[in-house]
Amino acid sequence: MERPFPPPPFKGTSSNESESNGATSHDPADLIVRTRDLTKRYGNFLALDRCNLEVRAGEIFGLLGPNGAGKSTLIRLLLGYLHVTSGSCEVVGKNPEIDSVAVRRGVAYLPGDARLPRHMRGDGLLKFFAQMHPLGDLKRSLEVAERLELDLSRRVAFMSTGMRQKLALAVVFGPRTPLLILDEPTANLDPTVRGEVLNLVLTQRDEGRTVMFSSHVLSEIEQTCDRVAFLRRGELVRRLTMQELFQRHRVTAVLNDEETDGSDTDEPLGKIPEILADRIERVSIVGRQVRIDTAGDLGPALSWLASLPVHQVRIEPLGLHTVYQSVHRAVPVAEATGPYDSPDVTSDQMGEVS
Ligand SMILES: Nc1ncnc2c1ncn2[C@@H]1O[C@H](COP(=O)(O)OP(=O)(O)OP(=O)(O)O)[C@@H](O)[C@H]1O
Repeated sequence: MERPFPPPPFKGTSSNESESNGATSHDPADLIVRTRDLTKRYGNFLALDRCNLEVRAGEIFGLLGPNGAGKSTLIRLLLGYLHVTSGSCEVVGKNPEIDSVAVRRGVAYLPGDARLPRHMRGDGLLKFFAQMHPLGDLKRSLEVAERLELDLSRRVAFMSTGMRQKLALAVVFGPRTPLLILDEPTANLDPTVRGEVLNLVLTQRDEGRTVMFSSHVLSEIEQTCDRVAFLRRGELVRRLTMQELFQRHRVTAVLNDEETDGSDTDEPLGKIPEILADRIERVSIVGRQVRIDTAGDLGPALSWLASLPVHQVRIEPLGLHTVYQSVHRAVPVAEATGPYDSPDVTSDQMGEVS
């Protein structure tokens, strides 16, 4: 049974955030989540510090950050499970401090540590939750359980951790709420099921719903999200659209022997045409290898390379991993290293917002 629940318009002042760097500057009516200087202290401990965040209706929004960064705190504030220390937030058009029931009616929430009644069997539990939620839809929950290949005849107490996660997901994907907030939805799942859950997330967007989710698996965020925000020690330190991310590439070219003298240099901008200077963020030449980091259109860099005696070319996306590492360690992207090659671009070139 389908009962439409359109996202109510957000009634507030227009955003003063800039359009660039993943920040939004959309019609406030499009916003399904908005926080203004949202702050949470646990005693003297500052867990969330003046967080300004906007999530647009219909997007998949990723929340990233190392352990203890404040992701769950932010999510719990949005749902009214925690009291705000200062600042404010509005979710599906309601203030969770004032009307948390209305917020939870419009949001399907998967907690990071979903605890389910141990004595219940899977099928009974889905029925129970479908009856509890005003937008509950048992058929949808059963479909999700089937898709995730979950045996619903077992009691929760006898389910594995991954099976319980599947059951919690079947509960959450049931009601057709305008907003889904998922705290690490793929935790404890095997790779096949993870893929299935990501497909489910994408399907929600196709149905016009908004999904906000946290994850430590960067490839999942890359595959699904439209925008991401990075939290570090309670601070929202960066926002990025996936479009911005996917426009960043590293081009590595190996030149023919006779064109290089074997010396290493790191001052290539003088050697490349003026027109490329604003598109190429960094070039380094080591021996016969030229490495170029670009943002935006690859054409000019490739045209320039085509004028050189190139022997081999490799093009790779710079990827979320590099940005994440720079945020995590609070170092410029140039110094972030990891399993991928580290780029030489600086953090302000990657969309710093604060
Ligand atoms: N009830 C609490 N009382 C005191 N400190 C808390 C409480 N809940 C969370 N914290 C602290 O607040 C900080 C943020 O915690 P939070 O759970 O929001 O982080 P997180 O980003 O969700 O982490 P993880 O990725 O590990 O789930 C942590 O330092 C945590 O220890």
